Amino acid sequence: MTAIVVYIDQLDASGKLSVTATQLLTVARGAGEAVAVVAGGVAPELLNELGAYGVSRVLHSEQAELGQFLVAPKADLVAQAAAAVAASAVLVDNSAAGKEIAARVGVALNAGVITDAVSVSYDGEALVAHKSVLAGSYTVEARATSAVAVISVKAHSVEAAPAAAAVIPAVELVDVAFAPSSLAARVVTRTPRAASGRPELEDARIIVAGGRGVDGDFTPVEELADVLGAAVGASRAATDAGWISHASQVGQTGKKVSPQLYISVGISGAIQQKAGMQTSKLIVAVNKDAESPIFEIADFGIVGDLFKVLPQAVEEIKKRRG
Ligand SMILES: Cc1cc2nc3c(=O)[nH]c(=O)nc-3n(C[C@H](O)[C@H](O)[C@H](O)COP(=O)(O)OP(=O)(O)OC[C@H]3O[C@@H](n4cnc5c(N)ncnc54)[C@H](O)[C@@H]3O)c2cc1C
Repeated sequence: MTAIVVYIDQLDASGKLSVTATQLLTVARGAGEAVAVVAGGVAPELLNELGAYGVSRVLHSEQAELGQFLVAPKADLVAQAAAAVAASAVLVDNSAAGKEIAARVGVALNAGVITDAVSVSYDGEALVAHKSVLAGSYTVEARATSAVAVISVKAHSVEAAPAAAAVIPAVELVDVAFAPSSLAARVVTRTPRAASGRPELEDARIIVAGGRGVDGDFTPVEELADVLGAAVGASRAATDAGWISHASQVGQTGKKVSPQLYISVGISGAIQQKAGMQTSKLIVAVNKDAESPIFEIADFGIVGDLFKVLPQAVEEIKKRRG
């Protein structure tokens, strides 16, 4: 059975798998032998979780360089681990770091690299990546023609499902030979972002996003997000105005997300915004202009003033939850 490597970052030693990692492991297990490559330690809880998702081998390294430099040393680890298990595919998350790792691993292994996959299927021979391209106008299927495929996959590509029977993974320590160029840019200081208590945009099952229509006041958007346990996103008009951090921007030059539910609030639906959210499973739009282009892609639309609609939604959700 061919080995499918899934990269997992544990440098923060959280000891938990991210939602996206559980989804990637589910894909890997369906197409071959799931092998986890972990940057950092493998705590007993993590090993149990990996075993529950059917991972048979865990290759990891705790070498200090992995945390002291930018992304390149992690790519060295993934490339060398993938070569050691003769992997036919490497799966990484679709974050900026994940995509950089994908590119570097692709170069190291002479592998075809496919980024921004919305989902991944297995055709009996190889992994097939499904992508939304040209600002969401087309959906394409892509398959690497090289011996190894490297695919970065958006969150919610599949429903994460534990294996029918848990296994006890074999743990192997990798002694990574770092390329000199990988150690060229050292991290000198880290400032942790203040925790919002909300899920990360890329991991969230529900996103409530606000645009210029919020007119500087994200309170209604945040209140709706909090009753739904959702992440808060934004259009570029809102981030450029400084109403919310650029890390919240969704779109062509922001994050590309595919949540189960995307609630678009006071956003017109420009092509560059759609490029980042059009693959959401269900889109609900709130906009006071019935002619707004966002309604062309919305599954449900509410024509109205967000400052009236959102508080009513929050009140109703709270009432129904008792
Ligand atoms: C190269 C390039 C890259 C870009 N990348 C991105 C990107 O990554 N992400 C992105 O989002 N944009 C991006 N843009 C910008 C994009 O073209 C749009 O300008 C932007 O998305 C508009 O944001 P908006 O919909 O919030 O604002 P607007 O287009 O001004 O729309 C505001 C909407 O709010 C509605 N509204 C106003 N008041 C209310 C109210 N009280 N209640 C309900 N609705 C209300 C209005 O009817 C309107 O539809 C990019 C542009 C370029 C050129």
